[in-house]
Amino acid sequence: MQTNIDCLLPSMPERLARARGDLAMGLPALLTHDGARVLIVAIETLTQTRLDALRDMFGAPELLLTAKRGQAIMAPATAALISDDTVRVCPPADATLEWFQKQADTQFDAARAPTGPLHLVRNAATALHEAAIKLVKKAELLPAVGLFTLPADMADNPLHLVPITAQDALHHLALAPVLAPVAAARLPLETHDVGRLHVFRDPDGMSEHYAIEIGKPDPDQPVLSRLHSACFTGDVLGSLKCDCGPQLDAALARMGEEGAGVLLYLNQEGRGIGLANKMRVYDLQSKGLDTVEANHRLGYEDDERDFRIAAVMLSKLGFQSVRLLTNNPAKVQTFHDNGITITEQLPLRVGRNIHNQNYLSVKALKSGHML
Ligand SMILES: Nc1nc2c(ncn2[C@@H]2O[C@H](COP(=O)(O)OP(=O)(O)OP(=O)(O)O)[C@@H](O)[C@H]2O)c(=O)[nH]1
Ligand SMILES: [Zn+2]
Repeated sequence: MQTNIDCLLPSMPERLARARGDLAMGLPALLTHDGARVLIVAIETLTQTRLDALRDMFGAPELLLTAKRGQAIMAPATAALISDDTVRVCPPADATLEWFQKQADTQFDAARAPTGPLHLVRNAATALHEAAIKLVKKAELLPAVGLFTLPADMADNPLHLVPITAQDALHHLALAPVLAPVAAARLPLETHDVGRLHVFRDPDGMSEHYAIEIGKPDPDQPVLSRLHSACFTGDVLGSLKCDCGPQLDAALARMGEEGAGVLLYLNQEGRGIGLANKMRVYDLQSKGLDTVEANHRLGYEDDERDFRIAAVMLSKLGFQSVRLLTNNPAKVQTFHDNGITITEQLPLRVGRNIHNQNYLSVKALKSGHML
């Protein structure tokens, strides 16, 4: 019997998913670019023992940060030298794990002692550095990477890792999300007793997103729709720091009143940075930064979500046209760019209170939300 071993080897999306899992566990991933091979580790999950072992085997690492994080922690003269999205820092020869953590983790910012200027690697960042940072961001870790270059004469692949070509990684990470329907069942809700919850899963096994049909919406008519991003604090706990809970309730209530609708629930907690990072930026906000500044201080963009996920789920359910409940112009634009017609944008202004009024004003001012 002839077996085709190729189909058992991981595809590029599967390699990327494995690498994200390994980085989250504190293990290295192997990237290649233009003949160079590097091992990358996430600073958040690195241990001193592994740092020492990696340094013994491969020499001193570079520290990669995003430009946003670099701008936040460097002296103005050094920060002015940043021209790429990714900053390459040359750590002191005896840098401990704590030194790396202090550059990466905002919890040390308040107590940051002036450590003198950081030494930047002047060579421009390449696809290798960009892919490394994108992978730790995808894993919702602190966006900081330790990078060890494998000597050119080193025997092949000492850690037996499946290599990932940086250009391929960047290409695949930018592709439209792939989602497959997994299961669906009737779900009567308080707002309407005819409901159906559909679970979609990325074939790389890393994420699931949900669509909730209310009533029996007609796919030939524009469907009342809400694209909602997960907010554990607002949706579940009733947090007053944002407007998510009241928006979710109001959207479902309106769909119930009209007798039909589709709620798209995207597991992109904290505008795509994950709950742990959201708590990091909440901590920064309690010290005076606004919601956008806090994301930047951590090293993330203000919004890391991919709204194409919602367009994919809608299309798979057979809907091409929506009346969208949102104040966010980026959601409207993404639907428009991905083949979903918006016949109406319906503002969803609920849940303003003394704790979130600043947050809502900043979203209007800096992210273009309708007030
Ligand atoms: N990073 C970060 N995320 C936050 C903060 N406050 C709330 N969030 C997240 O922001 C997202 C809000 O999602 P939505 O309600 O879908 O979106 P929106 O962009 O405000 O748009 P509309 O509500 O449709 O107008 C959720 O993922 C929350 O977890 C914050 O201060 N920082
Ligand atoms: Zn929220």
